[in-house]
Amino acid sequence: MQRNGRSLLYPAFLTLGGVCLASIVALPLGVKARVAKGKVKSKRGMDPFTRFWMEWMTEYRGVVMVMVVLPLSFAFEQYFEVRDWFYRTFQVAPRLHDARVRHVQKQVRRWNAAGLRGKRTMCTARASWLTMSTRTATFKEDCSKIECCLRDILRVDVEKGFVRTEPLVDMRYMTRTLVPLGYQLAIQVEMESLTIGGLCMGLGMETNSHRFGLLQETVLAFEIVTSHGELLRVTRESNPDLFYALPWSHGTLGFLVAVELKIIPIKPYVHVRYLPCHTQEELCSQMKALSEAKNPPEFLEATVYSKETSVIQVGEFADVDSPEKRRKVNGVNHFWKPWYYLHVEEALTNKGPFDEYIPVRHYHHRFTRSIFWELRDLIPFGNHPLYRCLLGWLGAPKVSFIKLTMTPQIRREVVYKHVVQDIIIPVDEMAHSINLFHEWFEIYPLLIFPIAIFDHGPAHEGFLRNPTKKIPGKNCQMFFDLGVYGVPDKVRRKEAWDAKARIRAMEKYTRDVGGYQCLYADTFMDEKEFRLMFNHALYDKMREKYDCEGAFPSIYQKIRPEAGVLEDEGDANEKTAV
Ligand SMILES: NC(=O)C1=CN([C@@H]2O[C@H](COP(=O)(O)OP(=O)(O)OC[C@H]3O[C@@H](n4cnc5c(N)ncnc54)[C@H](OP(=O)(O)O)[C@@H]3O)[C@@H](O)[C@H]2O)C=CC1
Ligand SMILES: C=C(/C=C/[C@@H](C)[C@H]1CC[C@H]2C3=CC=C4C[C@@H](O)CC[C@]4(C)[C@H]3CC[C@]12C)C(C)C
Repeated sequence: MQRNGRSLLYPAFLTLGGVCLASIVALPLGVKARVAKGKVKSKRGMDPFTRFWMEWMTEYRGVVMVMVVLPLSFAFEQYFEVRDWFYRTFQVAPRLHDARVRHVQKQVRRWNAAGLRGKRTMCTARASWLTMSTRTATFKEDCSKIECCLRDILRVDVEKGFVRTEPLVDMRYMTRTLVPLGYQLAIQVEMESLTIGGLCMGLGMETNSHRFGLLQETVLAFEIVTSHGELLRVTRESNPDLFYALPWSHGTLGFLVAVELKIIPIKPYVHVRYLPCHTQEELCSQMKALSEAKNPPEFLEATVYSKETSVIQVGEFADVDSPEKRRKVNGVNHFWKPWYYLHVEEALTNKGPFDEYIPVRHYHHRFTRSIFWELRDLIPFGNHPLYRCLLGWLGAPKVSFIKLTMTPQIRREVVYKHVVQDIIIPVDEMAHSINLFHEWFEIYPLLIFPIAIFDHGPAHEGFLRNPTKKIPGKNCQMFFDLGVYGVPDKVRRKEAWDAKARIRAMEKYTRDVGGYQCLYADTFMDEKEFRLMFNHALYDKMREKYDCEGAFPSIYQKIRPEAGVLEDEGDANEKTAV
């Protein structure tokens, strides 16, 4: 395994792994000893052992991150590298697929036979901590959990330009399989742990969405198991109503067991040009012009470093066929390299605009090592050259393990002292929204990339409404994703900051401009507001037609504010003190 030059460091890993494992075992023993000595008193319900452990995990988050989360993430990734290689090389999955689907059908039929319709709804058995949502999915506790153990690629058809895949395949497995063949998903999403099922049943977007739209536009067929256990193949032609209702439905119309997605040919590198902008006007006019152009670039995004300054990144597929180009090759994901968003920021210094050739798989997963810019708060020394050289080879902590080791207090801090949100709004709102985000959050960088929202005609208007201001000569309107991740400056300065008021203001603004909140994030909307933001007409029709009421929760029931966490800050603080 030669990935990012890690192979040489395996002996070092084994030593460090041993030390970490010993610590993981020793720490709880230490806690036990403390409890035995009577140093930790029991308070309201939580036993002293758990309480101390929770407090420790909260207090020493950085240590937990490096000693526990990192080794676990590394081990997990190595296991799946081997497992996926085996299944890919020996073509095991296609032979197992039908049996896996029958297993899903059998569970659903058993649920029907047990008379649970209307009494206990169904959801996937995927544990909440494994998912890429910031939520804790407490609704799952009251559901019958259906195991959908389908995690392989079934067929890559380069002639017809599609891949047929099971839903638990993640983006890492996808690029591992397709890139060596000279292909990628038309919308190849960045984060390695995102799954095809989550992206198809939720939303998927990337820095070429100004060309292809959201991932849902690149789906050729869904294969789903209905609430009665029936297997359906759903295409634009065979069943357009259900086809257009499935994206964003979050598994509330059926279980996805396979999907066919469009793939596109690629070149080995992405030639990226970094264009610094020193005014907002520069950024907004260039992003609009580039994204709406007749021949737009392959990839387009911007990283905003302050109210006025940003760097636009324009990418095109390329070959590296000259010494001059070879000198400009940059494998941005090598563990010794600085975090990508800091590298991009260099365009704002004296260095000025620059360009380079990034190997295509490095480009696709360019934000993995720093989890966009979230890692600066989780491992503040993570970009230090010494850390990168000594421990960088362990890779990034996986969001799943960050969630697994999150105590209730940290979860509340993530909601009330931290922001993770993405909204999709019309491109003309770019300057206004940056100013509003500055007023509400004051968190930088911000992430921006354009997204074409397509018109599917009045009969097939899905969860996103058909656009009203189409680009002349095109069947779409240009929107953009605005992402904000991190700790607001006011919180850093220890000033009062009202999370709920700010997020609710953001949600209202998004509704008012005809935009959408990304539903992986926490929302404070009530059901009425949610139904105003998203078009439920086709979805409601399909819920009725496929007998989903009483069989699956509604989307809102899955994404609504969690009881016990997303309530008033006063209550939350009260709870924190318990
Ligand atoms: N660039 C991007 O596009 C990004 C997207 N995201 C978000 O992350 C989410 C994906 O995260 P991920 O952890 O992969 O997915 P999740 O496991 O969080 O799944 C998301 C939703 O899809 C449903 N779902 C998943 N698989 C199936 C299936 N086989 N059958 C029926 N329903 C299914 C889940 O249902 P259930 O609740 O029953 O488990 C859940 O409601 C996306 O929805 C997207 O919004 C996040 C970051 C970046
Ligand atoms: C939508 C995009 C990217 C989003 C990511 C930056 C976020 C998606 C899921 C987020 C997280 C989930 C859970 C977490 C646990 C917390 O304890 C800390 C925060 C976090 C790691 C959080 C961080 C941001 C995400 C990874 C782009 C591609 C449009």
